[in-house]
Amino acid sequence: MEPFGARLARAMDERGPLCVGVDPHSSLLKAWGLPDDADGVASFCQTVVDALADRVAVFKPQSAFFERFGARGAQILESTIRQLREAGALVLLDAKRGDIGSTVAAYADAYLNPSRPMYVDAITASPFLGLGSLAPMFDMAAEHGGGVFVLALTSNPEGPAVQHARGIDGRTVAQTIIDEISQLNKGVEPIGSLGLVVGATIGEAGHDLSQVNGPFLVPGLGAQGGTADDLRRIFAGNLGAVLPSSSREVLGAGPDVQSLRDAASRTLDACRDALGRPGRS
Ligand SMILES: O=c1ccn([C@@H]2O[C@H](COP(=O)(O)O)[C@@H](O)[C@H]2O)c(=O)[nH]1
Repeated sequence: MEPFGARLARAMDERGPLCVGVDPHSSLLKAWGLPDDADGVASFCQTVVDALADRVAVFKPQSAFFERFGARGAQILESTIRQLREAGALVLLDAKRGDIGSTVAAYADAYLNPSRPMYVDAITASPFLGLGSLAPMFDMAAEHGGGVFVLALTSNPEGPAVQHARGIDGRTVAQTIIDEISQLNKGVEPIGSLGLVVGATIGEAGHDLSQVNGPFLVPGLGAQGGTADDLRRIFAGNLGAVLPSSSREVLGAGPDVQSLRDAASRTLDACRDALGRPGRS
């Protein structure tokens, strides 16, 4: 399969630079008039698919909200992933997997092997057992055209205590991860398939993102306080590689299909403006 980086670049050209999170929070289920159970999650996801699957570039189901309902949740996640992909969207599963290498190999097989039921285009991964432990994911992604987004500077306020800590060479933990991913993406065109998660809420983090040559997944917009202006400021010089992600801000407009479409369009327009990527006329 064509590498994920190339597929993502095309999807963002064709549908615009936006990832919509599929996060069936219990509060959203309630607001949508749905029960806080597996049937509610199934109905929620079907509405997201019906409203947005044919127009948004990337969807990011949050695994936690499906895991709450055990086997039924897994079934709903599987079916949602399939429907989103059939509608031409890319699916990035937010599961933040990470472990010792031999276990990471099983996660890679579960999510990045096209013959598995939970196959997705890309996953999020945690590097905090050492970036090298994620090598089986990177290998599987390279073999099957998948993507891996590695946590670097997360959007939550607790992140900096770990990510800004400095090692013996003086670099922060985050900068070490950024530099290692930059090495792995070096020379790949149009863009590498190994991405980084960098929140829109990180403020002035003082990290060098200039050599990454891979996509940035940017959560934290809207509900967590990040703005389109933050995108412009944090990613100056790398705007073409930015994939902003929004969950509650878009989903809060549901369950009306047209309202969901309008909310996604508004968010996309703000991202296009901030990133200097006008839409096709
Ligand atoms: O640093 C991170 C990494 C992942 N997330 C996830 O993104 C969404 C954000 O949801 P919003 O409703 O748009 O705030 C959620 O699934 C998080 O688990 C993140 O927020 N920050």
